Amino acid sequence: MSRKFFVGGNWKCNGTNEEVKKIVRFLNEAEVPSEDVVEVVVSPPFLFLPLVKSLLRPDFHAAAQNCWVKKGGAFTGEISAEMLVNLGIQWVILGHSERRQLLNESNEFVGDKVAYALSLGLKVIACIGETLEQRESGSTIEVVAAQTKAIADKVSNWDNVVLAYEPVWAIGTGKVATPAQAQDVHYELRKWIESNVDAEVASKTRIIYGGSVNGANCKELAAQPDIDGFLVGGASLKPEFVDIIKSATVKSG
Ligand SMILES: O=C(CO)COP(=O)(O)O
Repeated sequence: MSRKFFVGGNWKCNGTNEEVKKIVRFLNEAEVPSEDVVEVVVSPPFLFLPLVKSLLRPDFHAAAQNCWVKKGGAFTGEISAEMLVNLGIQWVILGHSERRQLLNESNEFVGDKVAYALSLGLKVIACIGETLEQRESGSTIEVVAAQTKAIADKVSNWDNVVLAYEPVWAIGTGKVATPAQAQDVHYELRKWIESNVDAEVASKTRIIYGGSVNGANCKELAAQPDIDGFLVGGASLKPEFVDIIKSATVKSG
């Protein structure tokens, strides 16, 4: 079962109007493998979504970085999944570790968000990953399995889910997981999905890696059999993001 390579750019809480236009410009000018080979999704802050969507080349897509857990209404400061659908935004990142850690989003809350967004037809990049302390205590697989279970408990159709494994200790630290470390966790996650969801979902679901991915380390990571792409933070704001997109050819030959 071949899984289409996926490269997401998570711009996090960065950018001005001018900077956003500059990023879109280099993306639009980039020569990259076709949509049949790689799916590219960039995720600006909410405020810039309409601008990015209107300027971005048609073969790349825009994602929100979050959305509310259920139907919109009296939830000050939130953005609903309905609004994303209304604006034609097809993708949303949910459960990013920065939100889990800084805003106390629990596994269950993330599972509810994923299920609600999917129910409206959105595609979801669902993030999971262990802290350094959890890795050092040997509980990495247990932690990511529990995070995945909270999603699996609420979701029956995985077609529109991309699972992003992002070890917290590798995010924004410049300390990338080694290809073997990342491959090990991706392999275990696929095995978990096979045992707890089903074999077809396990073989079809893309599991992407995030955490200090850059133009220099992407190829070696992309060569791992269970790494189906990347979720890129810092480097997605820079022209080297294009090199990361091109690493899709490591898989397609
Ligand atoms: O959190 C990330 C993507 O969602 C990764 O961030 P960095 O690539 O900056 O480490």
